[in-house]
Amino acid sequence: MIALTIAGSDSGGGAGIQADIKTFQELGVFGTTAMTALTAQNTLGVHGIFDVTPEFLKQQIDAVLSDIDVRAIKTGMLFSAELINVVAEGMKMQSIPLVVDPVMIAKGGESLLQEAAVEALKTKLLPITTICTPNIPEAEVLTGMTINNESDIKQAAKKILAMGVQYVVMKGGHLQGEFSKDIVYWRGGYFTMKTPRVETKNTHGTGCTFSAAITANLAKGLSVEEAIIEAKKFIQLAILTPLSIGNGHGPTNHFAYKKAFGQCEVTVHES
Ligand SMILES: Nc1ncnc2c1ncn2[C@@H]1O[C@H](COP(=O)(O)OP(=O)(O)O)[C@@H](O)[C@H]1O
Ligand SMILES: Cc1ncc(COP(=O)(O)O)c(N)n1
Repeated sequence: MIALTIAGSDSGGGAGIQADIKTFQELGVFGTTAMTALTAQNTLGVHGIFDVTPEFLKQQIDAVLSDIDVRAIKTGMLFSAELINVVAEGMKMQSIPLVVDPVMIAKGGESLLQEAAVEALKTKLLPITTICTPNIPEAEVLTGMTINNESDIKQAAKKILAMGVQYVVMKGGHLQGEFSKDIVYWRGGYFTMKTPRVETKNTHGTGCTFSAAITANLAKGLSVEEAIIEAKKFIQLAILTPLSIGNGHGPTNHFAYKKAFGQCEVTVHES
């Protein structure tokens, strides 16, 4: 079972490629990587970005896919339109399930995607995406809408599906309320997943970890629905038992899922 992550490096270890590989490993999946950018980053913020050339990103993707039997792919920080074009071209050549976490802004507020790259994301990558996992601010940028309530979330999801995505997971981490609720839409319906919201400042890399868990579960052969629900358990347990690292938004705990296996309930409502 092998997965590929195409994303940026987080020197602080809580998000990006590092979060992805830790998550793959915990779920028993062998991780391969294609790095889009290095970030000088810690729990307090992003201090610098050094992106790779489009040619070198292509070389990494080609090297992995020409030799290794990858069963699922995810993208994280893609940074520029040029890098997105390379990823989209590379993905067109194969039919491996693709999870796109449309990373735009780090928790500290720094931009991880150039403004000019949003159009490439929408027109080149989303049409070939199996599962897209926007948080609310990302869904607002993708759709040009303001999202305030569940009816807005549904409308935004429809717009994102119309861009060619097969499933969209609208993540509710940025909303308020007793539960952290994510809603999964596809053309035929939707289901909601609820877990108790955890009061914590340690949410660095939650989106990366969640989408990496979905990808690992797909690589293991789970159905799309099972892959997403199991990933919700993984991220809930990781948020519930944070690691005390750094002085800012600390990382989640990737070790928690295996230790507490079977101890997390996700309430699922099908529609
Ligand atoms: N405080 C929290 N308590 C429980 N779950 C959370 C919390 N914050 C985020 N999540 C969950 O973590 C996952 C990632 O969501 P989110 O934090 O919105 O993504 P991002 O890192 O892209 O901003 C989602 O499943 C969301 O519901
Ligand atoms: C390299 C990299 N990729 C992604 C994120 C987003 O993670 P978060 O939204 O939790 O800050 C990040 N901070 N750094």
